[in-house]
Amino acid sequence: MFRIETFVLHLFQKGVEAEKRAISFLSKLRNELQTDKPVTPLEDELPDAALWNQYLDYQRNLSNGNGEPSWFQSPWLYVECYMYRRIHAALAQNPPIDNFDVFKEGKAQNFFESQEAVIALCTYFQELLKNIKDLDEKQLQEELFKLLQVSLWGNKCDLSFSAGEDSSQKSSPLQSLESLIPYILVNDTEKLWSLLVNAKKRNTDKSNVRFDIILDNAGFELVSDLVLADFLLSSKLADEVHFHGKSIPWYVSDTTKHDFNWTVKQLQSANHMWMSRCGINWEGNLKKGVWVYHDHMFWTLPHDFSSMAEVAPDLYADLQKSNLLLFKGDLNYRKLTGDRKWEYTVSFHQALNKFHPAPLCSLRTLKSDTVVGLKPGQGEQIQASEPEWMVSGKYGVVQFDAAL
Ligand SMILES: O=P(O)(O)OC[C@@]1(O)O[C@H](CO)[C@@H](O)[C@@H]1O
Ligand SMILES: [Mn+2]
Repeated sequence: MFRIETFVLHLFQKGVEAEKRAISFLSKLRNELQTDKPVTPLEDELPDAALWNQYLDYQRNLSNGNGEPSWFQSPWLYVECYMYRRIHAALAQNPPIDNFDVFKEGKAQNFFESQEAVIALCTYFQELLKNIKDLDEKQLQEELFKLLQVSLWGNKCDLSFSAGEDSSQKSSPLQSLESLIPYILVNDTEKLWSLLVNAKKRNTDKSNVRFDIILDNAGFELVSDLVLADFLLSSKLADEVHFHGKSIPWYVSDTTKHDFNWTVKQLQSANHMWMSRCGINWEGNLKKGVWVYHDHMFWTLPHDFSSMAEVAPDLYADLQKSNLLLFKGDLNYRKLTGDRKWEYTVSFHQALNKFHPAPLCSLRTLKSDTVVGLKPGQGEQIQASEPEWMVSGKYGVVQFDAAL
């Protein structure tokens, strides 16, 4: 006879066994990492495993007989991505916890702790929407610049950088913009504006103007990106916005489909008029198909973006349909520039190493030691007084590349 108690007990036991297996997998991973063991091929059957193993072979060839790729010897970008992929495997192979996101709680907490900043931003934005039709070009441009900066500085709220500690947005995101302008080392916002205005003029009765955001962190940063996306549609600078998130939990705070939908729902059901107005509009945009969410496994592979055309031609072809690609965050910047130790004055275009599906722009606060496109002496001057300038998250870039 079927008894619900027996069924629940069975499920509970299955869950406990799966947890034990996942914990033992994670302890093994920690031990390999701490003792600089060689990087091993992935043994799971997830769809990207073969690509990871090919990439390991590529790293082996690079090391040219100088030992196996290992945790302390191999490029940081590679082993860090590999670590997140192994954490994923620990859970994904163990039903019933195979869909569990170990970082979910931290992301939710970051969102709730940024509540006041979210309210301030949504309120500002809903006020702006009231008379957006009456704004002239100059005023629209000013508003775009503000929201781009909010989205840029929103990138400070990153949980892998703060090692899981609180990194929420506490102060009002709009008030401090003016005082932060000197910290934008490369500011190509004017170029973005020209591109958007010209795209709109050229496309008046032809195809849609499409804007893509390659998302980074959930929490306040995601809300700032959604507000920017809403502004682009509401101002008619764009007709559709495509978002690209991660298909597995990644770098602690990166946005997955679940985080994306959860965030829209949270705003919708918030006990604050302007927050919920935003959430309702955003849900409507998704339903109408003027906002589209995508994920692709390429974003959670270790490859530089310069190999996208070869490794993920379908994604590359999709990005080619865009009028402008906005890459959020530090990890995307590292992958755009191949995470090399470039001279600061090398051009962004050169560092992209032929990656150019469409005009693109990076909005990123500096949290790792790669930066290009600076003026001669600019980096050295900051370095002299602030040795931590490249990794503190205090500086940012709005860096654009249009050349084909
Ligand atoms: O891409 P994001 O969210 O802006 O930054 C992610 C990041 O903080 O994680 C790594 C540290 O773990 C850094 O290299 C990198 O800057
Ligand atoms: Mn991130």
